[in-house]
Amino acid sequence: NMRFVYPEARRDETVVDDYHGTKIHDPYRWLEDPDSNETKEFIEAQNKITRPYLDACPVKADINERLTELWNYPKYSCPFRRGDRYFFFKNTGLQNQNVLYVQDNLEGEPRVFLDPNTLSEDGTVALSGTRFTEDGATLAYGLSASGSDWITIHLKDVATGEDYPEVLEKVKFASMSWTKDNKGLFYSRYPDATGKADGSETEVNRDQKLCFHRLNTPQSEDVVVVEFPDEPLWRIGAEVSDCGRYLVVSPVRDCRDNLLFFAELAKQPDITGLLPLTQIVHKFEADYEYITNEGSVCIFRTNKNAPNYQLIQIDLHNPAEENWKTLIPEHPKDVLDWASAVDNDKLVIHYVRDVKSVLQLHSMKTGEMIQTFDLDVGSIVGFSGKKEQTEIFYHFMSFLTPGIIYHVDFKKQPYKPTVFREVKVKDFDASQYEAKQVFYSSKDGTKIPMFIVSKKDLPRDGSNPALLYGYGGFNINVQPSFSVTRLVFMQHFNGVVAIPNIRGGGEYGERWHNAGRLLNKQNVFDDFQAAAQHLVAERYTRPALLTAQGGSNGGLLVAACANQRPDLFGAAIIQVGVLDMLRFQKFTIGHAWVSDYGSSDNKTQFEYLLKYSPLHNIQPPDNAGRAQYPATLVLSADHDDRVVPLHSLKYIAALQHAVTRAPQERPLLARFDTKAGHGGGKPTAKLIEEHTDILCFMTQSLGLKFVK
Ligand SMILES: O=C(NCC(=O)N1CCC[C@H]1C(=O)O)OCc1ccccc1
Repeated sequence: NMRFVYPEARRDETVVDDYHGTKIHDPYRWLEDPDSNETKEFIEAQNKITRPYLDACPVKADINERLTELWNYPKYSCPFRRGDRYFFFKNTGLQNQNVLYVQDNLEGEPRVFLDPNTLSEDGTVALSGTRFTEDGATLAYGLSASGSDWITIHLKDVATGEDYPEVLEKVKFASMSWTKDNKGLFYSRYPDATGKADGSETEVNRDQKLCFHRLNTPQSEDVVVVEFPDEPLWRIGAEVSDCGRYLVVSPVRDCRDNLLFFAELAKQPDITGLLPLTQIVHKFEADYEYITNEGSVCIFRTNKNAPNYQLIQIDLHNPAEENWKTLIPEHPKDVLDWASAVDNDKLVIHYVRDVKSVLQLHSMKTGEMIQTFDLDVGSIVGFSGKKEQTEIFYHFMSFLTPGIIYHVDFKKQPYKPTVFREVKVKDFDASQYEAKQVFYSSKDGTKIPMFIVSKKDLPRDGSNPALLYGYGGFNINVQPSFSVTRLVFMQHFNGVVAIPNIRGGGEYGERWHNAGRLLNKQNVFDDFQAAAQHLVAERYTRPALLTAQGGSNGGLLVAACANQRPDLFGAAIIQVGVLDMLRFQKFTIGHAWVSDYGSSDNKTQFEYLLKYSPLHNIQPPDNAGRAQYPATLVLSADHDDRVVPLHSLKYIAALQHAVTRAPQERPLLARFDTKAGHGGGKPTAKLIEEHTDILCFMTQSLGLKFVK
């Protein structure tokens, strides 16, 4: 007997695609049109059954109150020096958007410099990207509305706070970089669109160009300086070198590997057209990231011949690969995650060692390590410093540490970090909790690290609810971080939070990423399922109390695992998931994801994708032993132009259809937000609403008890 009467979604059986000879039906193709009345009615019908279910949660007010109380702590970024001023971001606690402050020195009285909260009533306009000129006199800043990837670039006179008249439009995935004379800005933009381009459209992003903007002129006078007209899907990254003489251009076609070109700006006093480029990397086979340069010798971070990444030197006057030199060779185990020049002749290097942060100081000249900056177990989540500056700040966080900002002044020997700012969360006593790292075996025997965080001394009798969070792709590292929502789950539900560092991520370098992508993608799902089995075997929890949670590529992970092993999970939270693996490349920036997923345009990859695509592998529970689905909550929003909401719409329609007349007791619901997107820039009010709903869904569907 079904407790839910799900909305009937029309099935158009006439839509059949032929993939290399295989016919695939796509009955909910009509849900790919975000503007049709039928789609809007479908969304309304879904929210109409989801909202009452969530609001019926008897402890919704308690959850919302506790989330709000715990969330309400001051959050700061590292201070960063631009020109002769310091800037930092601060949120007093519940402000929808962080505020940019300025001060004349570190002890000076901070003043509000840019408050995005004044730009919209509901906090849905967010700051997205800031770049100060070398002299700190001008700020280029991006604004994004309703969570879209589209930004408009604005230019502000720092001394007066006044904006220049021009606004740069049609910008997305833009690198912004000023010339050292503080007069010109390189930025990447897309051509003027025919239809709407507010983030609710699904059109493919193509034909990005690198443009040059002269301050205080209209955008119409901007000049295209780099384009690859034969490669419409490439995105063009660009960075003016620290010395100002070079523009380093790095085109990328998907989500890994880039080419390298450079232009000599000194020879282009007046930029009026395409820049003459010298190509130094000719093949897409590795990542190359500009760090700094000394004269014509540039330092790059690369995984070329170094899956754990290394620093190399390329002399732009002699750029052939046989002349490249290794400055810091790859470490056999630790991943070189980022590097930053400081104090003219030093490099700060961040390593990831068994998913934990290591911070070191190296000589820029020899690469030799000078010293380590001691850290607790946790993550560096922020950093500020520049080559010509003599100080750095870095921001440390962990599961039980909300935030500590350290300062190192290189004018004093020995170089010793001091605590610049430590953040406390009201009535949060870290000593009541424990965070540990375990290693468990996946299906193929691979050892997978997993963080497990909970109250101390919880019974190990399978009686605790658990939250299993994963991502598993795109070379992304899931390092420890502080989360109020997880704290509420641990404190008031005796919840166990488990975060496995499954393959596809970058925690162990490119090998780990490669082991979880393309035709190895099933390893990611196996790792996640093995994590669930480990939690059950070690009696942290039991399947009926286990929630799987993931977003975007992590939403794919959860949906694929719910299809493959519905018996392992009591609930599944699928946020802005990639769920139609045969069509993802057809919308906005989806084509960039082929480096992890492959594409249904390729026969071998199509056959592999078809095996795990969430939309194409839904099987109803039956009375012959196939378990019912976990209670499922799918979440998306109308301005998600990273992972367009059609993935979630088609998936929930197919899932609800599949269980008609099947023994599915647990709810299969969807929550579609408005004036919201993929997640970036989401206002605090919407975040707290969403997290309240997620915890309510878990409480309702798993029958959890809220303990005060
Ligand atoms: O598409 C991605 N990244 C991958 C991404 O967002 N993915 C990959 C899969 C779904 C989704 C996610 O997991 O968030 O980034 C586009 C981009 C942003 C900035 C600069 C250049 C290009």
